[in-house]
Amino acid sequence: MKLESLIQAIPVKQISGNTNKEISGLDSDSRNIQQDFLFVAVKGTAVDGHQFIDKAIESGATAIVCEEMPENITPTTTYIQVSDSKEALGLLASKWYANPSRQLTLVGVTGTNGKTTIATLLYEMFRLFGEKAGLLSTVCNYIDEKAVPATHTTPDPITLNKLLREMVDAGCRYAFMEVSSHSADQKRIAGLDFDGGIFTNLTRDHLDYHKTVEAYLKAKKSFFDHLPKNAFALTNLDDKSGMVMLQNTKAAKHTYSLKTLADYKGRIIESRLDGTTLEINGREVEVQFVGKFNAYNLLAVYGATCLLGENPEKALIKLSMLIPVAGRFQTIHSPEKYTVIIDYAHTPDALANVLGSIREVVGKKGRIITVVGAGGNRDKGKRPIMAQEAVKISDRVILTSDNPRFEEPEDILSDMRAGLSPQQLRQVLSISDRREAIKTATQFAQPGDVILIAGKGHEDYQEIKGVKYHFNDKEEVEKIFKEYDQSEK
Ligand SMILES: CC(=O)N[C@H]1[C@@H](OP(=O)(O)OP(=O)(O)OC[C@H]2O[C@@H](n3ccc(=O)[nH]c3=O)[C@H](O)[C@@H]2O)O[C@H](CO)[C@@H](O)[C@@H]1O[C@H](C)C(=O)N[C@@H](C)C(=O)N[C@H](CCC(=O)O)C(=O)O
Ligand SMILES: Nc1ncnc2c1ncn2[C@@H]1O[C@H](COP(=O)(O)OP(=O)(O)OP(=O)(O)O)[C@@H](O)[C@H]1O
Ligand SMILES: N[C@H](CCC[C@H](N)C(=O)O)C(=O)O
Ligand SMILES: [Mg+2]
Repeated sequence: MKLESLIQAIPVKQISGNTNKEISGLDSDSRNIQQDFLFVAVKGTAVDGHQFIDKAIESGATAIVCEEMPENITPTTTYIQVSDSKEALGLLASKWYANPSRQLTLVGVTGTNGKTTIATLLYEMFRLFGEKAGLLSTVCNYIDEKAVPATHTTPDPITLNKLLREMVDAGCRYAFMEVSSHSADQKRIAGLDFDGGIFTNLTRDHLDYHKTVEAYLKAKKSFFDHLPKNAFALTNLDDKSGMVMLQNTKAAKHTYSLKTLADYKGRIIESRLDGTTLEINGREVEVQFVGKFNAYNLLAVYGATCLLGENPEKALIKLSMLIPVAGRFQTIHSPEKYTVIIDYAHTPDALANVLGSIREVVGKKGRIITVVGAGGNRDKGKRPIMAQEAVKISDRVILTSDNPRFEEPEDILSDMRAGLSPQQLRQVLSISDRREAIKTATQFAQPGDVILIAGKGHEDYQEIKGVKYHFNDKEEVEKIFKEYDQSEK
């Protein structure tokens, strides 16, 4: 593509050099630059990309987009100065891939918890309607049926637009994506043409990155602030940040709630370990999901499906056909008649919700044994609160390792234990080896009990000192059940 055509997508402050040249690709990482590439210098969280301008030119870059003009200018290179190169990167990536988001009905989901669940269920829902769709999520990306491994919840703008382009080329009409707070803050979504936005909830998370809850809220809100007039903005009326999100949006405002009058009003009629009977806008529906938080997720899915023009009656029928997403309240029944639930709850709020939902169903008939840890090199403040939430509702808690990353597992465990009183500590075991911790929980369990294994959900690795070792909670449980089966024979 011609450079002069490419940069029509961005607000330019100043240009030095010739724009009548052919560009063969673009990247914001100097290590990926090839001959005739455009390099976008971005100020990151660890380093300033402006440092790598010379390196990019050495690797073949013939054009540079930057916020500050370098002191030494190479005569054959074109420099384009902008006020915000993160935003420019998003806009350029969209233009490079011929604005695929404009050819798709694109819906973004943001909030602390529930993004993967809602985005995945919307993808499944529209496939049940016979549509071709794409999905960008924490667990996996999909181009129609083709799985593309995910590295981020929301990919960088180049990967993102490339995937959207592949969706268009594969004949997809719809795309559903998670919008993480990091991606909104880093403007990875700049330039995307959204047709709808969904807000789930806001509780503490990622404070290691955003520093304050206000900054975290602002990042999420910026997604709605940028939605166009013809899009819908669907929010959770029962979350205290629900209406704040929509304060400055131009999009059409819609609401869902389990508590008050809303466009999509739900009520839980009965909760069981194998599903829930729900009432939505006066109609009853059986769903294969457990817990109040999933009732919220399903209301959002139903609401968005209707807002995208599908028939409400048919949407309700399809809602009852949907099944849980990998590692999100996934239940496995043991040969010894207890239940194991694998869930990705890795925040205090998610843990409280999951445990609350389990207690609602189990009552006093069974005990709850919780296996949980907290990730290393991430928000430390959540550790003691997570331990507290686990102990509050469980009968027994086994604290264990999650992804320790570069921290010592024992240090993380002691941060968690610091949230507990001496009396609470009596119902808690600390077993840093996650495999051992899971095994111990199964040894405690009696018929009717529920074991919750929280924090890693679908993850198939444990990250220790920079190395990802294969590890999957569900596989570990299945191995134990198999051993039990064999010892019975
Ligand atoms: C903290 C964070 O979010 N970092 C993201 C960010 O990188 P950064 O700002 O740290 O980049 P940097 O290392 O400071 O470098 C600045 C610039 O210099 C460039 N550079 C750097 C080195 C070099 O030799 N040459 C060069 O050109 C880099 O390519 C970059 O453009 O921008 C990169 C490109 O988009 C992301 O890949 C990277 O994600 C890192 C790997 C990450 O782990 N992010 C996590 C925290 C994240 O984004 N998580 C959310 C989900 C959270 C959730 O809700 O659960 C997600 O959306 O996945
Ligand atoms: N609507 C909800 N409200 C509160 N908790 C929820 C909700 N939906 C899911 N959860 C809990 O949060 C966990 C993560 O759910 P999910 O993966 O859908 O969220 P996410 O927003 O994509 O998370 P991440 O930011 O880590 O990608 C689930 O395993 C469950 O415990
Ligand atoms: N996207 C989340 C995932 C955390 C999952 C947990 N298993 C951990 O490793 O901390 C984060 O980056 O905080
Ligand atoms: Mg997610």
